Amino acid sequence: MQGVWTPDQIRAAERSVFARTPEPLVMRRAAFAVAAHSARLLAETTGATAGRHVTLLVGAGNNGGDALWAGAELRRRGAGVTAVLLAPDKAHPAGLAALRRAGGRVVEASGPGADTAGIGAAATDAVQRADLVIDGIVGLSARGSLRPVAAELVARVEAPIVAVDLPSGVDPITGAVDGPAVDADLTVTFGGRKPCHVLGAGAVLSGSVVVADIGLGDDLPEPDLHVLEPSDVGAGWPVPGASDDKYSQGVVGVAAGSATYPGAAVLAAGSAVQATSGMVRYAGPAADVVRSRWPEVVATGSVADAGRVQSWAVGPGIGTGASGREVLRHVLESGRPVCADADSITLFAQDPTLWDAREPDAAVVLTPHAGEFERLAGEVGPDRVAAAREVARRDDVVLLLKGNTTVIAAPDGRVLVNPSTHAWPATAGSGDVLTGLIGALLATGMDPWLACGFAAHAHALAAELAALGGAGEEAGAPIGASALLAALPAAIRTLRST
Ligand SMILES: NC(=O)C1=CN([C@@H]2O[C@H](COP(=O)(O)OP(=O)(O)OC[C@H]3O[C@@H](n4cnc5c(N)ncnc54)[C@H](O)[C@@H]3O)[C@@H](O)[C@H]2O)[C@@H](O)CC1
Ligand SMILES: Nc1ncnc2c1ncn2[C@@H]1O[C@H](COP(=O)(O)OP(=O)(O)O)[C@@H](O)[C@H]1O
Ligand SMILES: [K+]
Repeated sequence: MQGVWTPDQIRAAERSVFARTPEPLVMRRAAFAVAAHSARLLAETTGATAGRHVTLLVGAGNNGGDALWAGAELRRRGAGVTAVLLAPDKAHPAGLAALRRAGGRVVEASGPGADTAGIGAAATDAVQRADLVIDGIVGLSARGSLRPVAAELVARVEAPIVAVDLPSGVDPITGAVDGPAVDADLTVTFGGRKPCHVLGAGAVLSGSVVVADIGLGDDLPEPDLHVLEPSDVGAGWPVPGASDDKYSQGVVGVAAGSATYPGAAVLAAGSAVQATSGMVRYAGPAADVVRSRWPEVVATGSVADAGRVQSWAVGPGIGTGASGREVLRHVLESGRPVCADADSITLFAQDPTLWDAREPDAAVVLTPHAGEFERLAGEVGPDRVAAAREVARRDDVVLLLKGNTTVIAAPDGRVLVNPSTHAWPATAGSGDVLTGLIGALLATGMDPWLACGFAAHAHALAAELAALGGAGEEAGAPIGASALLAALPAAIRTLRST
């Protein structure tokens, strides 16, 4: 599992480091990493570092200082380096001096010969001639999007961009963007990932992220967020052992679908069938359809006569009327862990007294999309982590907030983030597949928070594999939820092989 630390946590750790190691030395360590990764990228894209041209976009703070020191190092490696200063009076003095000593050129963003956008001729030339651009405009202390001159310069860049710490213009805490921002090929960050590298637009605009060691090590506290690695999911995915039978691995009950929406039942039950090897029971009006599509499912007409289960997946297609409410009440009273999705969420929003049916010790997972979340607790807003955390605490649930980045908050404040590099799961019925997956993992006794993380991971990978139509393809084609469902075994195999 990878950790993600907030800017405040990183700053506090930095302060402890500065007590042992002088600040300028820490900054030079950071800058050296930026230079090394920039040199590697230059060599990959142009075949060399020496003789190539690197342009630094330098803002007012230490982020600009990192860029200037990195420029000095690249100069020593034979690159031509020009710094474009966005705030000439505030550029980091030691960094600036170092770049000048190394033979770097320094120009002002709004220097002589400024065009109608306010950009000087030398700055325009430096940006357009660059083989590589280093974004040192703003870092951890960033507020808001790029200001007009910086935005205009960035818009003129055609070369690959290496962001120092984070792509400028992205909110460090939420990853949100509300105006122009840098779209980096590579981000070199220090000490640990920050939320903007895994959340929202920031996850995409960061490009690939490398974490450089600047000696924060033991000074970092428990991470604020966690990201599962494919190998974590693969190693922990429940598979049968020699002494297992169909009951020992957990039986999941699926209460989904209706005469009007039998598809939700087929998708949720099918996903539970493929997620784990134990047993799936289905209870509801779509029993015949489920049985004919998944003969291994033990199907009955109602939750009351479903038989014993170790968890319930409830909600998709059950409706928001009296019968849906009774189904939800029944599974809550069972004392088993419950994954409540879709109509269940609307039912909770309509009738909070449903919570009274819950056994206090049984975990409840809620899996809203933004619209369902709004019914529960108002608009999600730009800080999706804070929103998910608040409802998880308030309702004592594991809250999985769907979207391109899935955020999973536990009642104790732990948060898992599942950033996505694609949007193939955005198709009708794909949420029903996720519900079945979570339900099946809950039945094995897995920690509900982790179960959600595993399910979200496998779900996104299955969608990607389905869209790509097999290994080695680069361009995908749109898929439906049935194709996502069919790709689940391949996704689990892929994860278990990593
Ligand atoms: N503290 C340290 O010694 C270390 C810090 N490091 C670097 O220092 C950075 C943080 O430095 P600072 O705290 O000086 O802050 P920044 O470099 O992030 O920037 C602060 C300055 O930018 C201005 N600013 C904020 N938002 C802006 C926007 N949208 N457009 C234009 N200007 C904006 C602020 O008014 C302020 O003047 C980190 O991101 C990292 O790159 C690294 O060198 C590692 C060690
Ligand atoms: N833009 C997106 N990128 C990646 N995943 C997405 C995107 N939009 C939705 N998803 C995922 O697709 C699934 C959709 O679920 P849901 O909204 O419940 O759909 P439905 O009710 O039609 O099944 C969720 O797992 C969600 O996280
Ligand atoms: K930056």
